[in-house]
Amino acid sequence: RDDIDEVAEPPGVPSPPGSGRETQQLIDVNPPRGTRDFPPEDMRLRNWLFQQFREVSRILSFEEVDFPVLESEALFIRKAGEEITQQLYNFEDKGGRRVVLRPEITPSLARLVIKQGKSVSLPLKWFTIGQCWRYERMTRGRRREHYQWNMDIIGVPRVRAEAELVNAIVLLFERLGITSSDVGIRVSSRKVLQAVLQMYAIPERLFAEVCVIVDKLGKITNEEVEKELIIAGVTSEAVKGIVEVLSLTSLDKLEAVLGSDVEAIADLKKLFSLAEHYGYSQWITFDASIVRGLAYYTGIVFEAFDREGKLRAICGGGRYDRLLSTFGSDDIPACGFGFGDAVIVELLKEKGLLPDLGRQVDDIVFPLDEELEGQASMVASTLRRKGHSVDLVEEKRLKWVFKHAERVNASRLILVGNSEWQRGMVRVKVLSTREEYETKIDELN
Ligand SMILES: CC(=O)Nc1cnc2ccccc2c1
Repeated sequence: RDDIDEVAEPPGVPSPPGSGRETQQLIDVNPPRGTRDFPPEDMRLRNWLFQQFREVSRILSFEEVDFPVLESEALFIRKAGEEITQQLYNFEDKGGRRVVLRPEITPSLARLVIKQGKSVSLPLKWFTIGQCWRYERMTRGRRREHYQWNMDIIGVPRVRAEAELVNAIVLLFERLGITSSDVGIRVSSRKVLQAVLQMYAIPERLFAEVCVIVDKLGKITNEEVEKELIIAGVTSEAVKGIVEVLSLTSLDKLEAVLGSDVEAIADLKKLFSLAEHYGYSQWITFDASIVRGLAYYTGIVFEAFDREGKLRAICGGGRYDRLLSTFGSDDIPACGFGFGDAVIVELLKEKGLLPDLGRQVDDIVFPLDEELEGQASMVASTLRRKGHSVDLVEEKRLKWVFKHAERVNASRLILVGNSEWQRGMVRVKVLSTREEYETKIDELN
């Protein structure tokens, strides 16, 4: 079996309870394959990154939404051969329902838009940060979960929506200290491929499947892509036409091949002109080979990449004007992107841009004698009611407490001692200035 997951080791045979010989074998302390724990240091980095996502969402005036990680499997059954639908983390629940751990966010968002239907006025600008799952054969050792920041604009048919989304992505990079010489955003439109398929009279119904195959360009060999296209029913002359057009990186050359009345060209020209006004032209570049790997995109698509070419796409998205109608709703134009939590961290590491996030505690309260534990509790509680983060420490030597104070970046050390207490006082050490003084408890703030 190529999935070592399925053949787990038999657990150690525990001694019978009450035998006094219980020698519980240590449980496996690792999280399930392909998943991660977030100990404090990693959690601080994750919270910092997600706070940046939230800040940019606020600045673009998007509203936060959320959905269950568990979804009906039906939401993700698509026939275009996408990797994401072939790796569904799916199962049958105890009620016999076919469910999945969601592999992406967009279908849930579409479902909620339809559910809210008439009760929300368009346009909607929604964002969420959510965990997504895939069931990968572990032979590839890739992760089975990641967190994605999603931004979607619902109900805006014009290219303004894509321009707003690119603005969000550029703002995020700028906030992290990443420049347009580190990262670029490749932009194209699936209407290019649509036009080429029409030129060769390839049936519309093959469009999504062809996009998913063409997205593999650069990941598998051209021969392999061409073979998959032929198998999908694309004629060999159409394959040649596709490969030729998708290698174009100038809008003018594209116009020369497709003619000037193609929607794709008008859309892209509009986007590049808006980019000038947003001031982010230097971030975006036309690249006809960009199609993205999700079946439901219908128009402009984009993905951010590191210009050194070391990493996978940092984020990606596009227009998906037909997704809601495939769920039986009226057609509602939509576009959005997903921004994963993994590649961006690799990029920040590469660029030396990871923030140094230490702990931060306001006050350490330490009773110098153990019979002062009650008094120390009162001091800590008083300070906490004032909103101070207080670390109440006891049973330690003073030397350890000083080192601990440094480790947690405490601002002050509050020592509760007998003699001071007799006079209703505590001793305060300000760690930054080494200043030391006594103060009345109720004057502590
Ligand atoms: C680099 C990485 O962790 N990628 C990743 C990890 N887990 C996923 C889970 C679902 C869909 C896409 C996923 C993508």
